[in-house]
Amino acid sequence: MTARNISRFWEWGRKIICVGRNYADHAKELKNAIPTEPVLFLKPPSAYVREGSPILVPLYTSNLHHEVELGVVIGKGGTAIPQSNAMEHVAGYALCLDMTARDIQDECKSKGLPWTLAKAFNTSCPVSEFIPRERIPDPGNVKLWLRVNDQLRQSGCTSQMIFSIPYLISYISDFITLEEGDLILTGTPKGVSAVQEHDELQAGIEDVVTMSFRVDRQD
Ligand SMILES: O=C(O)/C=C/C(=O)CC(=O)C(=O)O
Ligand SMILES: [Mg+2]
Repeated sequence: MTARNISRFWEWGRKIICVGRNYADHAKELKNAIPTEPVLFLKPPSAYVREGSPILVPLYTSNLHHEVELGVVIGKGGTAIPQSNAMEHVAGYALCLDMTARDIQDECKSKGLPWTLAKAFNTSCPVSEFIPRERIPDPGNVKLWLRVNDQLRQSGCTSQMIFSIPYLISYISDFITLEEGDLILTGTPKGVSAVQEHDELQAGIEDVVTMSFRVDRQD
């Protein structure tokens, strides 16, 4: 058996843990209260999609949104990880999109139902190449951007996050054991908006990585 390589973490079949409402400007644009503790939800590993393959619009949505986010790749698992050691558990990072069927999410919210179909469908988690931790010495201060058909829609900085990466790792690991190869999506800044079939999405972490995805309708 060949050894698994963390730089292909998306092939490992591990959890994707997402943090919501972690930027005040995004919480406000969706008319949500500023959270006092992290809001968590999950995506399955089948949500991953890589450059070269399209983001597929599920047949049941007419309002698919992009959310650009910094992803944290876990290199060492743990439970109840103290904040002071949290960064020792990070192998690296990835630029990620948390694709969201906003109309379905709104419907689920109004009925008090979980967001699974809004957030966890196939291709709902486009990811960049793996970024080793040394390439981002201060993950609490990186600039993220996203363009649709060359128009800037999102531009933010991880310094605006309400809950820091060490806090999130510690908080999550109190409830959900973190494993090597897990990915944490740390939330999106403001500017989320709808995408359509044939749109071209480009996103980046300033001075570190860029990625592009085409949007297609599901057959
Ligand atoms: O509560 C809502 O209306 C929407 C929440 C989200 O989609 C949260 C995120 O995924 C995020 O903030 O990144
Ligand atoms: Mg999100």
